[in-house]
Amino acid sequence: MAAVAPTLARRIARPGMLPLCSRPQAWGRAARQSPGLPRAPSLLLTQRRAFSNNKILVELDEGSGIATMKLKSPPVNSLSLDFLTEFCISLEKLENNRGCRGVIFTSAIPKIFSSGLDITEMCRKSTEHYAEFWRAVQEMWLRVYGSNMVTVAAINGSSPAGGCLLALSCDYRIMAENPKFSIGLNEAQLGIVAPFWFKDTFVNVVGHRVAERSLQLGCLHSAPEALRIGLVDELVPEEKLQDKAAAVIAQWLALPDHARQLTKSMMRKLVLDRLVAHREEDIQNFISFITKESIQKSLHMYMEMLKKKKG
Ligand SMILES: CC/C=C\C/C=C\C/C=C\CCC/C=C/C(=O)SCCNC(=O)CCNC(=O)[C@H](O)C(C)(C)COP(=O)(O)OP(=O)(O)OC[C@H]1O[C@@H](n2cnc3c(N)ncnc32)[C@H](O)[C@@H]1OP(=O)(O)O
Repeated sequence: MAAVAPTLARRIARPGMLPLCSRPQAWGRAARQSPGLPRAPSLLLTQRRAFSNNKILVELDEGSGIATMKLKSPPVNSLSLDFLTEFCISLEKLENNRGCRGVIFTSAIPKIFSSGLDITEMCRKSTEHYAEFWRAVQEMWLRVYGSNMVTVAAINGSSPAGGCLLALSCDYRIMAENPKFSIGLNEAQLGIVAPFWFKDTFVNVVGHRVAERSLQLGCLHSAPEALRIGLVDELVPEEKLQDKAAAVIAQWLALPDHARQLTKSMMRKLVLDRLVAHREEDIQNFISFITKESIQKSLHMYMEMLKKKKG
């Protein structure tokens, strides 16, 4: 994997090299068994394939066609450039594997799903770095939101900002029912602004009014509140999270792939197309925004606040 990563990193860094249309066609992902038919238990027990890179552990159950992508980038699963690159490589592998029909995203770090974009990637870096970083953030969203597979976020910890975006981009969200865990697009609290495609994804999940209020206030919602506003679909005890996620995917996979995939594509196309059409402009917007001295000061103060809270 280490040898592959730099090449793919370069590909991801160039626009249009990994176009969404390079994925198998919606109807091309082979259903490995007829919907609803019971599977032989021996198959369920035996066919597991694991691959991993530094920050993402992937396990594919070839019997059920369900993969689990475990985020493992201590201390807080922040979405750094390296992390995003590895994430996209792993997801691309699964997307290109016709035997994989569903993915669960979860965390291997206790109490944290993902702390969002790595703030240090947005502080005092070169324009070239900002462009590469932002393209990787876009790529993650395009790939998850546009995935042909059934995607479920098993949110086993707090999930602010970019972490929330990852969960919002899935087909279904299940959160551990721990009132200490929070989730939301809290960018406003950092003095920054969630870009239009973060906002659009949020609106598509919770509706305009809830999204507007939550975004303006930079809310981090507790798990019960997230359920109430529709930001997550259900809460379960943490120990049941993975089983529940697999059960949900199995239920979604019981439908014919092509019908589900075309419906998903129809629901998401406008929002996806908007970023694809304005990708370079969006990168330039990000650069002009993030290089403002006032924004750099806000981010610096926020990082200091995190450190003080710790001390
Ligand atoms: C007109 C304009 C229009 C459009 C604008 C154009 C473009 C848009 C521009 C910008 C958009 C940017 C979008 C940004 C999205 C984001 O995701 S920003 C990140 C937001 N994340 C957060 O706010 C989370 C911050 N972290 C926490 O709240 C906590 O750390 C935690 C709840 C996740 C975990 O708490 P603890 O377990 O108590 O751990 P610590 O707080 O002690 O943290 C450990 C360690 O990790 C460092 N850290 C935490 N989060 C991050 C992070 N996101 N990035 C980098 N580093 C992080 C923290 O500082 C600690 O470090 P050390 O002190 O140990 O060195």
